[in-house]
Formats: sequence, structure tokens, C-alpha cells
Amino acid sequence: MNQSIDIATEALANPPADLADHPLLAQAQESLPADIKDSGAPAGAAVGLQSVAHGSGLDAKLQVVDENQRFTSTLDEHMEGWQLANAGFNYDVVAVFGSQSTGKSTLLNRLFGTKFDVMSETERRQTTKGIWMSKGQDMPVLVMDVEGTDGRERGEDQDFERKSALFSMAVAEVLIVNIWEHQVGLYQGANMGLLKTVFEVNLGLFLAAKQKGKGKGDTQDKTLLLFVIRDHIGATPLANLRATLTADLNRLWDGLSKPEGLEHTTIDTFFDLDFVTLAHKLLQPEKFESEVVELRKRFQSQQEEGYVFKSKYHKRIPADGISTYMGTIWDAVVSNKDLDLPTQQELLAQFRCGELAASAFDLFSSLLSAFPPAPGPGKLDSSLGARMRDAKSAALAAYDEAASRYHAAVYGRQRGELVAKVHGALAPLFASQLKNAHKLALREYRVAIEQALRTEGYDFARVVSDARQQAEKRFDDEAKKVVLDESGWSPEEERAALVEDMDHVAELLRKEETRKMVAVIERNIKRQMAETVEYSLNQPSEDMWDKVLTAFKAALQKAEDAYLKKAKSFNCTQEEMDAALQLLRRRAWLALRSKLNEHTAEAPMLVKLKLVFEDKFRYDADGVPRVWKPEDDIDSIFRKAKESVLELIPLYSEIKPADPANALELPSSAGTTEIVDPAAASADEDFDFAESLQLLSPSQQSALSTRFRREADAYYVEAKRSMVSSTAQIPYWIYGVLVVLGFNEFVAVIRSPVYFTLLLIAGAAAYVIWTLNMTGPVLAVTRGVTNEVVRTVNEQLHNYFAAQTPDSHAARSHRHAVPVPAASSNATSSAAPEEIELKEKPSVREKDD
Ligand SMILES: Nc1nc2c(ncn2[C@@H]2O[C@H](COP(=O)(O)OP(=O)(O)OP(=O)(O)O)[C@@H](O)[C@H]2O)c(=O)[nH]1
Repeated sequence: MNQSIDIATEALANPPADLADHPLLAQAQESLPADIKDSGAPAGAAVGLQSVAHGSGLDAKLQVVDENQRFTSTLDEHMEGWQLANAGFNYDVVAVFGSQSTGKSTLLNRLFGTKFDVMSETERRQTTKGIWMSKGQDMPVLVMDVEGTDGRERGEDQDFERKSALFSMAVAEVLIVNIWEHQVGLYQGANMGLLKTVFEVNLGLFLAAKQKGKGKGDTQDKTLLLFVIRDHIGATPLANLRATLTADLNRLWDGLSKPEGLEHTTIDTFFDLDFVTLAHKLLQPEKFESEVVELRKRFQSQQEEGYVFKSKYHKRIPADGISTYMGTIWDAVVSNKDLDLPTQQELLAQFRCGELAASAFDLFSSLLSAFPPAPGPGKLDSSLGARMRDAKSAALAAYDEAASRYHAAVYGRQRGELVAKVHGALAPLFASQLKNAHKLALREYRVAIEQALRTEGYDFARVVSDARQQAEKRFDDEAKKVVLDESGWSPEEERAALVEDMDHVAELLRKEETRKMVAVIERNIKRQMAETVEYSLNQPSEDMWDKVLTAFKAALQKAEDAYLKKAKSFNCTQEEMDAALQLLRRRAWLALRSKLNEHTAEAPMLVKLKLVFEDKFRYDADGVPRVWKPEDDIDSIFRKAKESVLELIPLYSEIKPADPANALELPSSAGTTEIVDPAAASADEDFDFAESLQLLSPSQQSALSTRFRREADAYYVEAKRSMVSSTAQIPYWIYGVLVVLGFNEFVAVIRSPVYFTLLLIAGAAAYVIWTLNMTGPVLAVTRGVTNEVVRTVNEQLHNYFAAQTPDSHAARSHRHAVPVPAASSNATSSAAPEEIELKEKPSVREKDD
């Protein structure tokens, strides 16, 4: 239906008010198709309305280029409606060319079941304007009905003819050239002008493609020119018609002014020619129908001989891009731009692949946003790798499905960009997963080592190496899960960081283990040395230090051996071992020193000295306790014992073996102990071995000496007192004095009945005791009580003297000092002042007595 008919139809459907009641109007309206009558709207007066009116269903037709040379915007919709949008390359395009009103639309409708408007038999005027398109019934074929040449309105202007030829050449595989039989041999009637245009256009396309160096070289993609000779009466066989037409075409080709380099080309270079005849539609309708059916098969079945849609004719434009492609081709044609199809195809590929990549990335983004949230630091998402792969694969599959049909290079490039974009979006997840794998592996590494170190007899180097292998494997496994193909991602940097961290942890643990080991060894040395030190220092002798040092050296040697044996499994360097040994020696020495310090503190030293003194003063050479008698030379024995004890103080004050061979030498500086134990290094910084040999400073020695002398003096006093008490006798004259002085008391007792009675009782008691022979026990009890009283008094005296400070003692001494008898004075004149003090006390006591 053409525009005039549309306008008329619209006028009938919506008549002006003044014609509304005209009798002819009702008659004309009756003749309208039911759908138009019902809707009250025209079947499609304009381009837009045409397509809308016919819908986008399978039988819809579309004016792709209107009479104003505008390209439709609804081809995509129609492709969807025709169910060809996803056909890929599985569709074909055919276009029909020919003079106006030569039955082109009729032919297409019969061949493909389309519903292009056909001119009314009675009107005989042009029906097809611009270019129409529809889908063949039951076949994936896009059929283009092109406005006929010789259009009356167009006159001699062949602009549209050229443009439509160029457009059809660019998109159609088969061009049907519709001619009447009787026109064969006539230049104008056989559309030779149109064919000349087609040939020129084709040469132009070929040249443009060649100049761009893109295809269309020797392996020229051909187009099929199918000449349909209408109203074939049968008088002239097809072969003759073919020969005539071929000869005319060759003549036409030869007459073309061909571009340089194409002078010797023939029609066959670019076209395949085929010829078919159809009987007169009106005169031989049955024959016409049967021939149309036969011809239809050649468009429908690949198995049919003479199948027209050979793959070599296909323009390789994916169906989903045909709308864009045709639009850009038409734009180029209309704007008279140089048209080269490869470039157009590449542009199309860029556009479509870009679109497809964008939608594939949208799909990927929606999948990505559905990922579960990150599990948090140090935790792994075990399914992350699989999910990343799935999302990527889904996006690429969506892209590949449609985009792979486009220009290979463009498809590949856009694919690369899409992949890079996908990888870019996934990279943070990858990095985060690696970081977490790093943390996890490091934690497991530390735990594995710590657990192994708790077992007996571990080999540190092996423990570390096993744990490290496990941790590296764990990291590698996790990294492998999230490294995507083609991503170029590498876990090496993170792995290197993990290894560095593990080295650091191993180093710390090794130092900690070394420190612990040294501490254990040090404790062992302390324990081993405790007894030796105790024994040797309680039995002071000239070789006391020789014994101690020999034992220490032996213990140290054992400790060093133990350390070296263990250190081998720690993978320690020689430098570290030397440093550790140095530290071990130092700490062992300091341990010994602290033990010695315990023994040489003032109180224990005093005890030791007292014991030695007691041994020498209170016991004789045979070890028998002395009972002092008047003939004993207490002073001499006391002096000797005291001097021999005082001589021990210098012995105790310095660790100095009698035999220089037993001396020990240790370096004094802090050295490199920080390699093993940085904390110990600072503690040992001030270590001075020579100084450490000194146990008692001169002032300590002096104080100790003073304290000891006082203690010893107390012994001396006690000895003297015990000797006095054992030898004291009552003089006989005392008894006479007692009788004289006590006679009056005796008389008083005799005379007093009470005292006398008590006396009788006492006498009786004495008699009984005597009679019963109980004198011994009674005397023993009496002596015991007496001794206890004496001891208590002595103790009180001793405490009294001991509590006196030197000053107060001196003051007291000064207050109570009395001249020493000459005999004694001679004996003690050369003695030390302390001895003079010792003499004072018996004098005082004797004076008191
Ligand atoms: N003689 C003859 N007439 C035919 C044949 N087929 C169709 N016609 C008539 O030719 C006239 C034009 O038919 P269309 O199919 O509209 O021709 P067209 O080439 O599409 O016309 P435009 O679109 O206007 O260029 C119609 O009246 C048809 O009935 C045929 O095989 N032989």
C-alpha cells in the first residue's frame, strides 16, 4: 500500500465534517478492510506509523529507508519480532532490484510469503517507496523490497538508485534483478542502467577495501545476481535469454571506466550470474505458481540444486549487529562518504563488541555484588577462587557468545579489555585473600613450632623446616585457588613477605630457645656447683679455690658440650655459637659468683669463722672438747686460734687458686652477647672479670674481722669463767668467821620453838635421806638447779656485753678501765688493743667478787 492509498484510507476512515453525510462516503467506507474500519485509523500513513501499524511480529514489514532517505530506528525491534536477533550468522539477506511496477513485490510475496504492498491492477502506479524489509515466512531470510528505478517522481535523478544499490550491495547476498522477458536485449528495459550503477558501485567498494588493505583482494566475496525473467512465454529458451543477457552484461562491464589495476577484471570476478524464468502470472497462473514454488525451494533448502544462499555470498554481519551495520552503511551512503565495507564491519565490531563487553561486565558486576562479605583478617574464604572464576567465565561466555562473530581482531581486543577490567575488579579480593593466607600460614607455622618444641628431644632445625614446608604449602595451595588464568597475578611478593616473616619468627624462637637452653645449663651449673662450693668454703684450706675452680671448669665444660650438641640443631652460625658460649661462660661464672656471694656474706662468713675458731679453741688436737684447768694457757691457745682464723679472711676475700694453672680467665667486655640474647647483653655490659674475682672488699674484710674478734672474745670470757668456777675454794678462816658471826643466830634458832622445830624437821629429813641412801639424787637435783642458775647468769652477762656498741663499749671500757697487773701487763703489752679490752673483764668481775 503506498502513501496515496494511505491518505485516501485515512480520509475515508476520518472524513471531514462537511463530507460526513455524503452517500458515496458510506459506500467507500464499506470497502475498507475490517481492521481499519474498526480502529478508525489508517493502516499507516507515515514511516513510523507504517511499522507500528504492522507491528513487529513475524509477518510485519518495515520501511527501513523512507522516501526522505531516513533510516529506521526500529529495526532492532523488528529483528526481535522476527526472532532473528540471536540468529548469529544463520540468516540471509536478499534484495530485489528492477524497474518500477514490474511485479517485484508480487514476486517477493509469492517467494517468501511476505506482505509487501502490491500495486493495484487498475491503478498502475508506484507502490514501493524507499526500501522495505520483511522476514521470509518459515525461513531466516531478510527480504528487501527496493524502490523501483525509473520512478516518475524521481525522473532522471539516479541518486537514490545509486544509494540503494550501494546499500543493497553492502548487506545482501543475493540481488534479484526483476525483468520482463520482452525487455531482454533492450538497454533501458533490461535495467542496464541500474546494472551499470551496481557494477560501478561494486568496483568502488572493491577499490576502497583494497586501498585499506582489508580483504576483497583476489579472494573476492561474490554477490549473486539472480535475473528473474518475468512473463516468460516459452518461445525463447532460457539458454538464449541467458546468452543475450550475459553478452549484454559483459558489454556493459567492458564499457565501464575501471579503476587502475582492475582493467582486466570481468563480471565473474565479483558476481555469480544466474537466470530463471517465470511464466506470466495472469495468463499462466498455475505455471507461474509452480515455477515460483520451485524457485522458492532454491531459497529455502540447502540440499536443493541451485541453492542461492551459498556461504561465500554471506556478508558475515552477526544478526544482532545488522541494525547498527545497516544504519551506519546508510549514513555513509547518504553522506557520500567513501564506503569501504571492511572498515564498516570493523566499526560495527567495535561498537557491538563494546556494547557486549559492557553488558557482560554488568553481568559480572551483579555476580560480584552477590559475593558474601569478606571473612575478616586472617580468615580465608575457601570458595572465593571458584566464585571469581565462575563470575569471570559467565561474563566472558556472555561476551563470547555474541561478540565472537564480529571482526576477530576487534573481538579479541575488546575481550582483552573486558578480561582486564574483570581482573581489575577482582584484584583487591585476590590481594586480600593472599594477605589472609599469609597471616594464616604464619599463625599455623608459629603454632606448629611451639607445639613441636613442647615435645621431648626435638630437633629445632627440623621442627622449623617442617613447619615452614607446611606453611609454604598451605600458602601455595590457597594462592593457587585464587590465581586466575591470564590474570598475570602472582603471589610471589606476598610469599616472599611470608618467608621473611617466618624467618623472623624462627629467629626469635631460636633466640628464645637458645636463651632457655643457656638458662637451663646455667641452672645445672648452679646446682652442680652448690655442693662443691658449700663443702669447699666450709673447709677452708689453701687449695680451697683450686677445688672450686676445678669443679667449675669441669661443670662448664660439660655445659659447653651440651650447648654445642644442641646448638647444631638450631642452625646457629659459628658467630652465634661463639657469642652464646661466651654468654654461657659469663652467666655460669656469675652464677658461681652469686653462690659464692651467698657464702661470703657477713653472717655466713661469721658462722664459718666461728666454727673454725671453735674447732681450734674449744677442741684439742685430738678433737676432744677442752675442759679448762688452771694450768691451761688459755691466752696462748686463744691467740693462736684467733690468728689462724683471721688469716682465713683474706683467703675468702678473693678467688685465687693456689696453683695458677687452675686459674680461670674470661673476657671482660660485653662482646656480642646480643646475638643470642639482647636482654642479657645489656645486663652483662659492665662485666669485669678481674673485679668479679674479688669477693670481699677491704672494708668488708675489716668489718668481718672486727665482728669475729668480738665473737671470739666472748668465747675467751666464757673459757676463763669456766676455769674460775671449776677451781674456786672457800678459805678455812671463812668457816671460823661464820661460827663467830653466826653463833647468835644459832642460839636464836635453838631458843625459838619455830626455828627449832624447823631444824628438827630438817635434821629428820636429812636422816631419812641418808638412811634411804638418797643423797646422790638429791645432790644431783641441787647441782642441776645451781648450774642452771649459773648458766642463766652467764648468758645474761654475755648478752649484756655483746649488745654494747664499740663506742659505748669503748666508753664503758674507759670508765671501768683499771691498771693491768704488772705480771699480766708484761704478758700482754705487745698484744693488740682488743686484747687489752679482754683483760678488763676478768678484772671487773674479780673486783665485783
Ligand atoms: N504481467 C504481469 N503482471 C504482473 C505480474 N506480477 C504482478 N503483476 C502485476 O504488476 C503490477 C505491479 O505489481 P507490483 O508487485 O506492485 O510491482 P512492483 O514492481 O512491486 O511495483 P512498485 O513497487 O511500484 O515498483 C501489479 O498490478 C501486478 O498484478 C506478472 O508476473 N506478470
